[in-house]
Amino acid sequence: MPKILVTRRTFPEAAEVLRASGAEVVIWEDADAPSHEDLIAAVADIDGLYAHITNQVNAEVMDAAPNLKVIAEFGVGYDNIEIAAANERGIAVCNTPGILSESTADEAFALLASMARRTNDLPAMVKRGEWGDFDPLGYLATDIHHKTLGIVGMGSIGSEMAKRAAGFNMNVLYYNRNRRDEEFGATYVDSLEKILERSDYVSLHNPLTPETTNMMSTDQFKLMKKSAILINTTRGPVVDQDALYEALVSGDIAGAALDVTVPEPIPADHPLLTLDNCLIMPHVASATGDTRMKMAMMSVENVLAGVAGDWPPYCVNQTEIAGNARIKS
Ligand SMILES: NC(=O)C1=CN([C@@H]2O[C@H](COP(=O)(O)OP(=O)(O)OC[C@H]3O[C@@H](n4cnc5c(N)ncnc54)[C@H](O)[C@@H]3O)[C@@H](O)[C@H]2O)C=CC1
Ligand SMILES: O=C(O)C(=O)CO
Repeated sequence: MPKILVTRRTFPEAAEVLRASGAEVVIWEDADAPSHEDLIAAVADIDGLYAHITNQVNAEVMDAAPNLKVIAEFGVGYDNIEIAAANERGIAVCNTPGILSESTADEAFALLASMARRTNDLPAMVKRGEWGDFDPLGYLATDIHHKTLGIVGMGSIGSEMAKRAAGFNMNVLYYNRNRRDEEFGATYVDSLEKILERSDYVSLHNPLTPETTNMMSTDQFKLMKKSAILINTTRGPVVDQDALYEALVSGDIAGAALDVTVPEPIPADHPLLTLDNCLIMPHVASATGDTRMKMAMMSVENVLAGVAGDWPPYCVNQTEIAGNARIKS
């Protein structure tokens, strides 16, 4: 009987499908995610790992799990998994692409709109009882329509962001690692520098990789318009947060809205939290009930296929491990 570890609580429907498969299923029900040491201790005899962003699934974890055949990440980003180590060991790594793109783009666009139209700071002013008489020059916001949105990373979520921007009559530019053939209603720009210089809003949708770590730092903020707003719903380390703080305080850029930070959760005394022009959400871009349920079911599908010896439907390293996959041995 294969054994599966699920490292956070999940939907009852997902747990039921896992248990109905006949596998032994262990679900980490504690309020807090397992520490790295807890994870290493818990994987000793598992065949399948249903993992979350809070787990650093590195070579050490994999070596503690000699039977491990498949890692199913609950999410599309899998930067928390040491993919080279999984490839070396023939462990299949899977994710949940596509199904969360619309919810994530909805949140990214909501962040853009909130910063533009000041639903991030003005309601607090009203609650403090500081709403003064009508003032033609007071509480001015920034338009969304006919402004330029720069999308960095034109993949599944970036393309959903482009659709939302089109509905708001925005001009859309995109920069991607490689130019895309598809028609996104967006104009390709061939460098990060150029898209930063031209955009009123910059929204990041590229994955976190060694190349994109601190991709947005002092030099990049200085290229942006002083009126520009940054939206980050990808991963915290893509933005150099100290440089962002300086850029927001010095006025190099006008504002930032972040769904992701370093670390997560961000400490309550972090300097970014003192700024009115910075809006921070607790990594919830995919967090609608419907989407999270679909992600759970996709993770279940992936882990069950792997422990049964089949290729998981959303395997990201099938080509790399074709010759040494543990699910086939
Ligand atoms: N905040 C949240 O709750 C969520 C965050 N995410 C993040 O969003 C990321 C993107 O997700 P998807 O759109 O589904 O991925 P995707 O793989 O469909 O798209 C990523 C795009 O970025 C491009 N890219 C890669 N490296 C680049 C670089 N150095 N410069 C410019 N472009 C580059 C790729 O060519 C690709 O077109 C995930 O990796 C994850 O980190 C995803 C879902 C929810
Ligand atoms: O899918 C991801 O990459 C997330 O961050 C959570 O949905």
